[in-house]
Amino acid sequence: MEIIILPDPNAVARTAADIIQARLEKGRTVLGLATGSTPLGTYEELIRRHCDAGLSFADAEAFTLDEYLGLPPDHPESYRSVIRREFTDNVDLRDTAVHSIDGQAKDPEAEATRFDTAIQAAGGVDIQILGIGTDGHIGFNEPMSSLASRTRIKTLTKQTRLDNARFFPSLDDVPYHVLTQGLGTIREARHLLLIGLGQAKARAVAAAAEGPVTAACPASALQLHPHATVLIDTPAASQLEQTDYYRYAHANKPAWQAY
Ligand SMILES: N[C@@H]1[C@@H](O)[C@H](O)[C@@H](COP(=O)(O)O)O[C@@H]1O
Repeated sequence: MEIIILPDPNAVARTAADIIQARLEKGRTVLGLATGSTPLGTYEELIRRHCDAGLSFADAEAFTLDEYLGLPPDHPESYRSVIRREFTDNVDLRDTAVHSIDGQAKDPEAEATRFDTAIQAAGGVDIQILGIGTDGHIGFNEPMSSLASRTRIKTLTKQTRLDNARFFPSLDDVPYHVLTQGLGTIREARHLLLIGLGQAKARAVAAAAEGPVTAACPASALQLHPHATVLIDTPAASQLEQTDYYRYAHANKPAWQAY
């Protein structure tokens, strides 16, 4: 796991965009896209590079991480809508190449299996962007999610419903259930790029990076991945113990070594 501490969210967004741009420039790329406020700066930076510098997503495909169960696909807070509004509609990524989970599928379990199969049929995810919940969740894999889990139905914790209530008219409108890529599914992506911003994420970031590998902190599953990059700002790094080493390793990163 490479942990990169940057001074502010803009620097994090630029570095994340550099990593994604470098992958896009290699050819066909399958992106894994997270929702939430954390990746928005990265998406804005990618949109800017598309508009100002011609960065193209024409050869890319994308898979979202998760979806609220029961929300109609065109609901403004469905992750299908959010990812299109915040990112993919603003670049040259074909709409048919943006794959979302159907939160209103008649058979949600079959929908979960369909989604895992579609990821595999696309050749797997090249770069999976991840945020992190205050309880250490990634996607909607709440604490005690199996580290081997596949895409499936989960029940949100009270804390996650409270955290996400800001996107809905009231807490009562936040669904209790979701469909989320599992930790096993996420770990099949070839490169995991976890972004953490702000003091509120410091405890979860420290548990994920320096705590034990445990279902109690789903993001600690990144420790099992051969290619995981953690991009954080200074407040999100404030509870890490090994910051001197992370800064030193980053400052002395060999020029030939890609992210
Ligand atoms: N399912 C999403 C996660 O993918 C996201 O990482 C998390 C953190 O959100 P934010 O980035 O807004 O803090 O929120 C939601 O629960």
